[in-house]
Amino acid sequence: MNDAEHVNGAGYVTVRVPAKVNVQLSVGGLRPDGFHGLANVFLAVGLYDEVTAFPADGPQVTAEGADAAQVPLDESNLAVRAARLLASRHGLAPDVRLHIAKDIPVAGGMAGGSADAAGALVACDALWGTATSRDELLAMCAELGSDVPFSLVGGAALGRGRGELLTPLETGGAFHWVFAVADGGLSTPAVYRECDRLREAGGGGATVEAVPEPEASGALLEALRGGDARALADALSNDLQAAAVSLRPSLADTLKAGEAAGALAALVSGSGPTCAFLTEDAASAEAVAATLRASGHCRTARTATGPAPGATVVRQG
Ligand SMILES: C[C@](O)(CO)[C@H](O)COP(=O)(O)OP(=O)(O)OC[C@H]1O[C@@H](n2ccc(N)nc2=O)[C@H](O)[C@@H]1O
Ligand SMILES: Nc1ncnc2c1ncn2[C@@H]1O[C@H](COP(=O)(O)OP(=O)(O)OP(=O)(O)O)[C@@H](O)[C@H]1O
Repeated sequence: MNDAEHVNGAGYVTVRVPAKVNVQLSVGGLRPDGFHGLANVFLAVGLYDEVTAFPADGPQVTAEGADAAQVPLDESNLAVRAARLLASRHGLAPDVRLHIAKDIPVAGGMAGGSADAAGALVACDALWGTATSRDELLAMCAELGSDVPFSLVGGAALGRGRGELLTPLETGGAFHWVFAVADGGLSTPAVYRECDRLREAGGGGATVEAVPEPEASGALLEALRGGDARALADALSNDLQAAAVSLRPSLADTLKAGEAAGALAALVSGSGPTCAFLTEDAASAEAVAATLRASGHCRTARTATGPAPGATVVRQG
């Protein structure tokens, strides 16, 4: 890093980035590029990772938090890949140490790695004083992964294409959630493959390439707009749920346990194995979480509300 960059940039920058739950995840056909077309309705929820960028010879990465041991600290870390991508776009060396305070379950279907990638882009952009436009940041996010653009913008959004083409959605209030965190993760590509396998096995000769183009549900968008938890509960759907349960059959019991504990509805979060429970209000969320923790059906249960803001600088100095 040269002196001019030190003058323009900051000493350190911390960015807070939310997890997500997919309130609708409709999976279309397998595309020639290996991705599936989606109608993916994202809701950001208030479980956060914090990514801090410090000036250093780099890139380097460190992690803290209960799940830190599962975070890769090499070039495969999505935050490192994000820092390298931003640096190369601006012709800079990727001189940064990234510290990830991890609170989003790893490989849990809540876009934790994607959150760290979006956080690293925003933190490095501020640290290096590179003033990248929002559109350029979004394009870099899409290069890094299908969920990364949503981690940048937060709130609620419909993701088309492979999930990276976002349209922001209006929400009429806060929704109260419980997340049952499982022991061990599930691999996202393996869950998509299982979804295709189940479709080919049960589809009467249908091929996974010929699945109709998925559409966002009008009832679901209306429930989000109205802030109506009961209507949202009736409209929740996840086409990857059967595949996640097929790979991890115990999830069926976790989903039932949360419903029996008083949740309005239960579904697998994205590719799982985290299970998400929508509740009527904050008190009901705490009660469902306590019952789930005591049930032995999950490693822990967390409460959070959504929508939550996207990647945001929370400290710098
Ligand atoms: C399950 C979700 O989390 C729902 O939001 C996302 O679709 C996954 O997004 P992600 O983790 O950012 O996934 P990526 O890193 O883009 O892709 C990982 C792998 O998941 C599969 N994949 C992902 C997105 C998509 N629309 N179709 C896919 O089939 C592909 O095998 C791909 O190689
Ligand atoms: N910064 C990171 N944090 C966590 N995992 C990371 C990170 N960078 C790379 N990975 C790798 O990505 C894998 C998936 O982790 P991640 O927590 O993003 O899963 P996920 O929440 O299921 O993702 P999604 O919901 O976007 O499909 C991990 O097993 C890990 O090997």
